[in-house]
Amino acid sequence: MSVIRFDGVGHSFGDRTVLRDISIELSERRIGIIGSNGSGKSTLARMINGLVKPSRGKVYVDDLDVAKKGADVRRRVGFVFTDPDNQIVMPTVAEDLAFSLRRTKLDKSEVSKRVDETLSRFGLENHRDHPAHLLSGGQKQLLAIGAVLIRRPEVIVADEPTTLLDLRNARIVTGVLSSMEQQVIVVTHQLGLLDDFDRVIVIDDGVIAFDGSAEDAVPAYRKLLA
Ligand SMILES: Nc1ncnc2c1ncn2[C@@H]1O[C@H](COP(=O)(O)OP(=O)(O)OP(=O)(O)O)[C@@H](O)[C@H]1O
Repeated sequence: MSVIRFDGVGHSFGDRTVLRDISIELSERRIGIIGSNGSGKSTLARMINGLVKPSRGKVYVDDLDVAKKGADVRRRVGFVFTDPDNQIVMPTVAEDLAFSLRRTKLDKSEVSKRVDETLSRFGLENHRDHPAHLLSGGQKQLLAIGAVLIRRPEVIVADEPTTLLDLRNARIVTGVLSSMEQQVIVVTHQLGLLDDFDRVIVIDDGVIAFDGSAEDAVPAYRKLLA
């Protein structure tokens, strides 16, 4: 597993401080980040691959300083957004998956092999030439996850990946996330998703309010809200 390290990280948007002095090391396989709206979860998650640069402190992925080695870090860390429409860029499903590999030096046959594997893994084989924007919400999210996984990153960071999905599709996406070999860090409001997670962090008003097992995290979070 990769080691992700936050070292005295703080962040402000203008004069609003959203994260304060976060120092943690993340090396477990399944890590959940929960907390109230606006507590700073997405900001923290986005720092892992440099989408947000901390105002204070440093973030490292396997000792790579994210601020300095952004491209190397992004090869290791794939990011799944809440809204798959933000991630789907090509007209058809297969083209969108292949587009993810445009910056790799893989030859055409390897690209097409990986596209086929990904289509079959996510049950999208029959949608290969289907317009991507016409997929269902769940299929779009699976495509967006597929477009990240096809690059074979070591770590997947997913920011509320099931929020826009109905229960059935949310279950499918949850199943995919929990069956992945890679290290997965998920920001979520769906506490049921965390059942078999190794570690859960509760963020409250920009600080870590709890850090421990999934079993203990949910009561700690509920207590915070009481
Ligand atoms: N680009 C930005 N510019 C200004 N303020 C921002 C920006 N992004 C986030 N914020 C503010 O930072 C705070 C933390 O936001 P963040 O998205 O990290 O919270 P969150 O815990 O993920 O919330 P939610 O559960 O609602 O998604 C919020 O008050 C938000 O309005």
